[in-house]
Amino acid sequence: MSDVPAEVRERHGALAEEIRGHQFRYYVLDAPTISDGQFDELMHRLERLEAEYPGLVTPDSPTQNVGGTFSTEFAAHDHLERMLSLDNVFDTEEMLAWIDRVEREVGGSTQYLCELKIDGLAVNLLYERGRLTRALTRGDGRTGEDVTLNVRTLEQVPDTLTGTDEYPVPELIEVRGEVFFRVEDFLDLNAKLVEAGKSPFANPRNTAAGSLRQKDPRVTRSRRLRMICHGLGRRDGFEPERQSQSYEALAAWGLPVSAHTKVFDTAKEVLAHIGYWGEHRHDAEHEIDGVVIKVDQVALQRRLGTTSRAPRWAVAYKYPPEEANTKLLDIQVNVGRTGRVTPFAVMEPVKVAGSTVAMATLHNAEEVKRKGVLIGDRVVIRKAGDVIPEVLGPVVEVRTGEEREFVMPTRCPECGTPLAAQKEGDVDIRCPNARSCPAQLRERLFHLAGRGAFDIEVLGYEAASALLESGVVADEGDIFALDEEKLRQVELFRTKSGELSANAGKLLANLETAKDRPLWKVLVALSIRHVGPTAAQALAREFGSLEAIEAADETALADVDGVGPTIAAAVREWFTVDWHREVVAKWRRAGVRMAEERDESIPRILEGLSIVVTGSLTGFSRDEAKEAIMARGGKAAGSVSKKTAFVVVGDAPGSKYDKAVQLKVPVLDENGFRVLLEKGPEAAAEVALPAEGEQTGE
Ligand SMILES: NC(=O)c1ccc[n+]([C@@H]2O[C@H](COP(=O)([O-])OP(=O)(O)OC[C@H]3O[C@@H](n4cnc5c(N)ncnc54)[C@H](O)[C@@H]3O)[C@@H](O)[C@H]2O)c1
Ligand SMILES: [Zn+2]
Repeated sequence: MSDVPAEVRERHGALAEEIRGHQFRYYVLDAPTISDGQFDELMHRLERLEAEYPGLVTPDSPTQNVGGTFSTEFAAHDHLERMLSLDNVFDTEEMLAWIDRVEREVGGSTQYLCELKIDGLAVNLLYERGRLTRALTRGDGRTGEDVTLNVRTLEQVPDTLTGTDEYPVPELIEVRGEVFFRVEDFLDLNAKLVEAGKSPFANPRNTAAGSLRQKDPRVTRSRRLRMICHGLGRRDGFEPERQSQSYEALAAWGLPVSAHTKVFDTAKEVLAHIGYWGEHRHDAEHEIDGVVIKVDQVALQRRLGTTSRAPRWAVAYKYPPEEANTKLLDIQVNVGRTGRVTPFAVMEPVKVAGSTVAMATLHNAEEVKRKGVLIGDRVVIRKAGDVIPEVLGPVVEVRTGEEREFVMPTRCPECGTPLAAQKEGDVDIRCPNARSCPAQLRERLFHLAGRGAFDIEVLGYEAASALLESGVVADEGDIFALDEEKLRQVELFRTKSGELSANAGKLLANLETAKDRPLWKVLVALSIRHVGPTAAQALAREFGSLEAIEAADETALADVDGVGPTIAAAVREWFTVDWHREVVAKWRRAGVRMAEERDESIPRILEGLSIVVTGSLTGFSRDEAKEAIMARGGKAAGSVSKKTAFVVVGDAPGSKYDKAVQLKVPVLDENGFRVLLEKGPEAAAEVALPAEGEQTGE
């Protein structure tokens, strides 16, 4: 002990104190000020120090104790059997080392029970003769806080256990589990708290702890707390051979257990399971921060025993944290392709889930309010897998009073036009200057150059901005009128010596090819609200030309399979705007093809007929059937009406078949459909199936 330098001893003491402070804020106040990742980092530093100077390891070091403590707000009670924490591993190597050690100690292989590690707070339920008599938080592992009244309000926790023949209710049992809050319930609750003028929580785990540890159980009752059991303490009158078996018993008694628990024989399977859940972290109803691996056989658990803070028969494989704390520097707004104005968070860059995050969308002004974040706050952000990062909530405890509320601008930051909601009651507000707002135009140009539209490689954000700034393009209508002379006026497309750059040539070549894209891509390029590739393809297939689409009325548009009333209304509305029609006219003049190529060799024997296909055919895919109809001048409609000429019925037809029978529309099977395609409607009428009503009418 004496060989620890005073300076190191002091550093160790300060670090341990800092850790205890964070533990107090986390376990007692339910209001941590740093992220779990940052806390774990402090803990690691302490462990490294103690590894270097074993003299620093004393029984009261945070490395030797179960993290929590208990507050005087609640009555204190001892657990009948200690509640422990878990040791952690962070990678495959450490995992395999743990398995090796276990197998060495038990002298052979064993079975591994793998469970999800639920990110909540631990509670201990005492059932005596089947009645819930006490519920405690983990506290320091020996003594917990009495939260019995609060736990009784949880819907999933039974007051009385039910027994079965196989699993009669034991004399006494301590059941351990995790209380948690689902993410969506957390977001809902925060919005309500903010609305009521109260402080929001920083993340779901704090919310669970804060909601359970309430002086007034009525508050707990109003919160959507959930629980999953994951262990036993003292038990009298129940001796499971395996931990997995004890979960069967818990379920039989009416307690909530996880649906994701699995037992494996080999390290390989355990690793595969860990890998699987690493990829599917968000498939469970709760947040998970890892997988817990336990030796399943209770006799072996006994043999392995425990340390002062954790069992030696279980370990937690921790995934990288998905939450981090950082400073919210500002909230700015972005103007999108359709003019929608979206506030977004600008943050001090922070590493989370493998990438650096500095921005996150806040969707709309309402959402900023619901989250209760102020500019200047420390905030908790979450980056779940491939999902875009999200601001969860503010760390209210560290506010200085310097923070300020975000005010949604009333004018477009790019063009100064007063912003407005499109319809009354819309939460989104928009810049109404659709035609020439630089932000919207830039986005539209970028969009029309995309793969799903004209596919103009050279036209990225940089080129779009350059074309707009130089004024050679006033709106997207001008894009196909670009030529060498115009591009020479754009700095980006000039070489240092004033020549046209290679990219300029490429852009012009790109534009030339783009004039010949299929009709649906032209439709996508127009940036009509709601018209994505699927709707565009349906419209193109049905109408064959932009002219026909423009001429079609709303009902005809809505009737197309894959279109519907919302898209139909958006298309009609789009064509009522003068400058929109002007864009189409300019493109047409520039030689953009705005019609499907037609196969003239097929006779148009179905001209004017509306035909509905329902169920699956063996010789045609759905699209092939539609194309065959349209190639002959017919209309492939989505719904059956009196105007429908034929309904073609394949396997497993839906309600459209019933409708046809009801409206007495002739029904064709697949053979009848072939007759229709080859010989026309008269021949088909002769092979139409007898309607059911007629058969029984005789
Ligand atoms: N941000 C902060 O200021 C701060 C402060 C203290 C602790 N913490 C965080 O708390 C954690 C460390 O604390 P800890 O000792 O409570 O525990 P832990 O999270 O490392 O693991 C032990 C706990 O896991 C829980 N658990 C969840 N699912 C389980 C399952 N299927 N089987 C068994 N147990 C399961 C149990 O309640 C158990 O007590 C770390 O993540 C740490 O970052 C953060
Ligand atoms: Zn604008």
